[in-house]
Amino acid sequence: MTAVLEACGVGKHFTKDTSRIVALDACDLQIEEGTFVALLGRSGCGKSTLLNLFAGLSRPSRGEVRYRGTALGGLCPGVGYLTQADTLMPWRKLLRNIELPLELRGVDGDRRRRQAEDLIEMVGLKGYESHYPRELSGGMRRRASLARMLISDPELLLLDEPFGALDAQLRSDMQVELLRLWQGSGRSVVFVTHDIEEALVLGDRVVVLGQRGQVRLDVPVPLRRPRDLDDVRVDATFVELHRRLAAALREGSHDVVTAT
Ligand SMILES: Nc1ncnc2c1ncn2[C@@H]1O[C@H](COP(=O)(O)OP(=O)(O)OP(=O)(O)O)[C@@H](O)[C@H]1O
Repeated sequence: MTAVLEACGVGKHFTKDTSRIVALDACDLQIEEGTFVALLGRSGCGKSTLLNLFAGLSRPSRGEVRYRGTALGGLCPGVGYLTQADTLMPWRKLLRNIELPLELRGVDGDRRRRQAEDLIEMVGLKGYESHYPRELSGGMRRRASLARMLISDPELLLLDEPFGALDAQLRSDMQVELLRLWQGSGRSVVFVTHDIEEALVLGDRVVVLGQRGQVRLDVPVPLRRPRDLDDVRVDATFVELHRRLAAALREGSHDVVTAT
């Protein structure tokens, strides 16, 4: 299978005052075209740093990120990136925030409004079109950001804990919607989560990163779709994978982190 994105021996360090922080060290990871890869890892292990590199928002200090086999020199083409930070424009109402990417491309008003309204409905925000971001809850803003990202119809989705702030029911609804958008679309998804069950419900593959982005475990998820959490929770394969992923996460937290 063709890799749409690859981290090849990627290192990334930051300088803060006089210290050097190593966020990633010799990270190797391939994202195959059309697959849904769930990325798990303890806080601070470098997941967001890796997504920033995949998106082309920052450059590796060592190694390279490849897009379709070629070193990425700028922004990654066709990418939709949902960062952890809230990037909605505070002065634009919800509908106008979601329309923005199409407005920037010069899409006519009626067409972009129709698409924005469909996505607003999809993320469960119908009725809030004229609210400003400050008038929405954290979870609603997150869903609005997801809708704004999807309106560009990206071929590659980088999602950094997109559903972390949602209640259990909404989270499950959004997971179903995301899978509906993804399945059969040919899109590739890299989905960062702290939740093992979420990773197993969504992923074709689950990757556990240890400290500094070292891959600790990389396993395919051979569970048939659709996967209803209540049903798969008792599946022996799910239970065994859950156990292995939890162990890899625990192991990852024991890695020694030292600045070099
Ligand atoms: N711009 C920066 N300047 C300095 N250090 C940074 C910067 N960005 C990230 N780091 C450091 O790099 C390491 C990895 O951070 P990163 O945000 O990638 O972790 P993460 O796995 O996404 O964490 P979380 O799950 O908590 O979001 C951390 O030690 C963090 O403090």
